[in-house]
Amino acid sequence: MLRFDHVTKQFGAHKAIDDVSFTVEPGLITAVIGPNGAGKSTLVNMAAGSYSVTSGRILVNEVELQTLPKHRIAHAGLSRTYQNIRLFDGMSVLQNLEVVLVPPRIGTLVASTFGLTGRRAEGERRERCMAVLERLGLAPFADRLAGSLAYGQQKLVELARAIVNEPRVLLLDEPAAGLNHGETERLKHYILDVRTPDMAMVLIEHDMKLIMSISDRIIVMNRGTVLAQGTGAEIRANTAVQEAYLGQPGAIRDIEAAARGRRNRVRIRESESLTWHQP
Ligand SMILES: Nc1ncnc2c1ncn2[C@@H]1O[C@H](COP(=O)(O)OP(=O)(O)OP(=O)(O)O)[C@@H](O)[C@H]1O
Repeated sequence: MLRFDHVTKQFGAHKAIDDVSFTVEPGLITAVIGPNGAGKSTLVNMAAGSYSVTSGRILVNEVELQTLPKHRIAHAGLSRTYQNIRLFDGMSVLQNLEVVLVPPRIGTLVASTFGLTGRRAEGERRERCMAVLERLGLAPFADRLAGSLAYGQQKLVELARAIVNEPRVLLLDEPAAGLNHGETERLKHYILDVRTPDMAMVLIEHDMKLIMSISDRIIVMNRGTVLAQGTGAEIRANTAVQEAYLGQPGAIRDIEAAARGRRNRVRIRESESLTWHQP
């Protein structure tokens, strides 16, 4: 479970996150949505240790993340992907997973004590990474340089790398950004496939169709605060959210209606990029 407890983040005089509290439950996909600059990535960056927390606490199963050095956060069970792909382009796809694999602590101790490091440990690591690649349909690309893959495949490698340590909390920062329809559908399939009852998943996205089709809960951020939270149906019915989206009640319903109607394809594109109304 991931918990934000009265979290505030200040950049100089600017309060990017203002006293935000919410909980992300295991087994669920929780989407965090909101206009550009609402503070979504800042939440992820604080949880992952990339940004300090000005005040408040971020906890994974009651372990306070901000008390840990950044490299220990993966050990605490949190893993993330980035808005902009951050693979090691010059390494193979397999190596991209191997370098982030956290060794089991007891296993490592026993292995080093009895001199079992080396080929066996390496073989086990490789097997574990290959199993993840197979699960995401990436096994045929294992030996290819990550930088040589198509953009959509690289996004999937990011997902593979994020789950290789079997995290308790998985933060996906705009995984569908830049993907075409077919790639987004494939991503959706894999996101649903990799979730487990023990994993709390946070999905930051602008693609409303994807959000509404896979999220169990939605948290709507606006100007550094939580504007609303609930199920998709609750969020759709929330007047404050409707007013924030495109500045008129019924806007989300309109987006969905547009998504269903072929004749409105141009409008779908505009709507799905989420033009937010800022009063
Ligand atoms: N490193 C930083 N230094 C200064 N201000 C920052 C920094 N990172 C984010 N901000 C500010 O914090 C606010 C929230 O930004 P954030 O990137 O979290 O928004 P977002 O909701 O993720 O937006 P987007 O959808 O565009 O990614 C913005 O006003 C942004 O300018």
